Amino acid sequence: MSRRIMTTENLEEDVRIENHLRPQLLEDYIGQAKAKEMLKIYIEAAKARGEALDHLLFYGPPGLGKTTLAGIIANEMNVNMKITSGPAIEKPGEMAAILNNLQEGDVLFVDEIHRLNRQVEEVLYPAMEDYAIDIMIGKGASARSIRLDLPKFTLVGATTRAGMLTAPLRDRFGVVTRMEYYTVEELKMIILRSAKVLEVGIDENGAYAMARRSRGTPRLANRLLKRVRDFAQVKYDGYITEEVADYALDLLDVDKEGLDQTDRGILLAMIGKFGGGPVGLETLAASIGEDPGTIEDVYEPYLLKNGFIQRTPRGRVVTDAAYAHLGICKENE
Ligand SMILES: Nc1ncnc2c1ncn2[C@@H]1O[C@H](COP(=O)(O)OP(=O)(O)OP(=O)(O)O)[C@@H](O)[C@H]1O
Ligand SMILES: [Mg+2]
Repeated sequence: MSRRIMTTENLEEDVRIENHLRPQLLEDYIGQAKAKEMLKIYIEAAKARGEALDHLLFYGPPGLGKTTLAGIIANEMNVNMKITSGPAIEKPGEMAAILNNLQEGDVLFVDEIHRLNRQVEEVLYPAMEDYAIDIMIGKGASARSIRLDLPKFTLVGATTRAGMLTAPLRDRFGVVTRMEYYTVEELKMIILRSAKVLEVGIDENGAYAMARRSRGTPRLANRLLKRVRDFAQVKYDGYITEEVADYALDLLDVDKEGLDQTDRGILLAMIGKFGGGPVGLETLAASIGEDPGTIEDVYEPYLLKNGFIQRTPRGRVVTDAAYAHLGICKENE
């Protein structure tokens, strides 16, 4: 049980089950009310005009349902979805080939789009704007570029770091949508829905107990459900109640606020080694042997959102709420 369970990373175990749990229709997609409302209108309008949907960018922390939403869009538009990712495409020619193979109206989903390299990204500019790519033929003095028309398609980009997108790329998206963390109520609905799909018995309180500890993230909610299901099967009669959920999650070291050992380790280091802060990201990372980028992308957003840490110009500080949650008395300055 050494592997971290509260990571929003897509673990191998998720991949198998996630496809199975993904809602297929916009109306089955829970939460993200604003994004859903907008998309519904755009989809209807594009369908009525018989056109491809405008290019869309989803940004926000991992596991909030970007890939799922892209799939739903393709499904609602009755088109196919091709999936690729920023780091997977190394050469402009590879991107050109992918684009060239699309059918009219298709959705091209590019995950981690901020990680496309510059030359590959440049292929996207005319593709997104004019549905065309420019291809160089020949070498040296006789080289010339020819323009190749593409079918009208929809690029759906996903990124955890909208700030790392270049302006020319960002500007070519017609719609930019921020994915929000889910409320406990929404997560509860997601858990109940997933339990139904997986044919796991569960009551409302059991779902609520897990929802509270899911860090606003459906991926984690589904993962906790799977883990708790195992406990329920082995230790109880397979049915998930609040008692079963609490018992399992305590054993898994996921606390009532959804924090796990690593999160608590970060807070404890900030308190124990830096007097609660302010402490710089690099210094903090070095002190607990973590990568600064990982802290910033993976751990910090949830700690910030829940008000356990704050960012100040001089660095991160631990809040009173964190002291209270950890049951530590704050020393007077
Ligand atoms: N709104 C939702 N309703 C129901 N289930 C959801 C919803 N959003 C996400 N899920 C479930 O959560 C899991 C993770 O979603 P998804 O893979 O789409 O996240 P993501 O934002 O693309 O994450 P990443 O950034 O890591 O790729 C999936 O199993 C999906 O079924
Ligand atoms: Mg994804």
